[in-house]
Amino acid sequence: MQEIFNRIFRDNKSIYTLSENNKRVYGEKIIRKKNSYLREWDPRRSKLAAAILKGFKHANFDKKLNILYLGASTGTTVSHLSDICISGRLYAVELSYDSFVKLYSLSQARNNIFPILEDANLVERYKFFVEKCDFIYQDIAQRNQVQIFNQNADIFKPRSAILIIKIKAISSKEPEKKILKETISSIRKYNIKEIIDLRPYDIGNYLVYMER
Ligand SMILES: C[S@@+](CC[C@H](N)C(=O)[O-])C[C@H]1O[C@@H](n2cnc3c(N)ncnc32)[C@H](O)[C@@H]1O
Repeated sequence: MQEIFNRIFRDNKSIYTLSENNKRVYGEKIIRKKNSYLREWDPRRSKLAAAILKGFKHANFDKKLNILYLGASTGTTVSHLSDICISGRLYAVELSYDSFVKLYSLSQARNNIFPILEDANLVERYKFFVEKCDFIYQDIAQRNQVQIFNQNADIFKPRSAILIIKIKAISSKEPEKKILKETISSIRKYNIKEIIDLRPYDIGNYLVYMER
C-alpha cells in the first residue's frame, strides 16, 4: 500500500482514504491501519475516485482545506473528502430531503461536515453559513450547472475548484466533445488545468479542475 496523495492510498487495484472513523458510509471495505483505518473508495460510486484511478494529477488536497460541496447527495464523496481534509470544514449543500437525511446522519458521526439543505441556485440563502471557502466541488446534473458554479464562485471566490460536467443534462443531441467545449467556455474567471473523461467508471461525465 502506497500513499499517492495526502491521505490517499493505493494498492494494486483500489484506492483508499485514511480515516479516523471506522463507520461504513456505503458498504465500503475498511482495513485497520495502526490507530486509524483505510476506507476503500469506490470509483463507481464516486467520480473523484474514478478520476484519481484515471490519473488525475491535482488530487493533493491540503488537510486544512475548507470546501463548499454542491450536490452532496447522501455523502459518498463528501465522506472521503472529510477523511482527507480532516482539519478543514466541509459545507455540503444538498436539495433533496431524502438524500439530506443520510447526509445529516453522516455529519453527526464526523466533526468537519456541515450539511445545508438548500438549492445551490440560491446562494444568498446559505452564504452566511460558509465561513471560509478555499475550494468548490460541484456535482449537480442540471442544465444550468455552469451558471450555478459561476454564481457560487463569484460569492465565495475559491482559489481552485472541481466541476463535474454531465453532458446529457445539457443536451443529448449534439456531439459530446462539442457540448463539453461550449460548456467549459462559459466558466468565468478560472483557468482550466485538467479535464478527465470518467469512462469506463462513469459514462458521459467529465471532471474539470480549475484555478483562479
Ligand atoms: C450526481 S448526485 C451527487 C453525488 C455526490 N456528489 C457523490 O459523489 O457522492 C447529484 C446531487 O445533486 C443534487 N442537486 C440537484 N440539483 C441541486 C441543486 N440545485 N442544489 C443542490 N443540490 C442539487 C441532487 O439531489 C443529487 O443528490
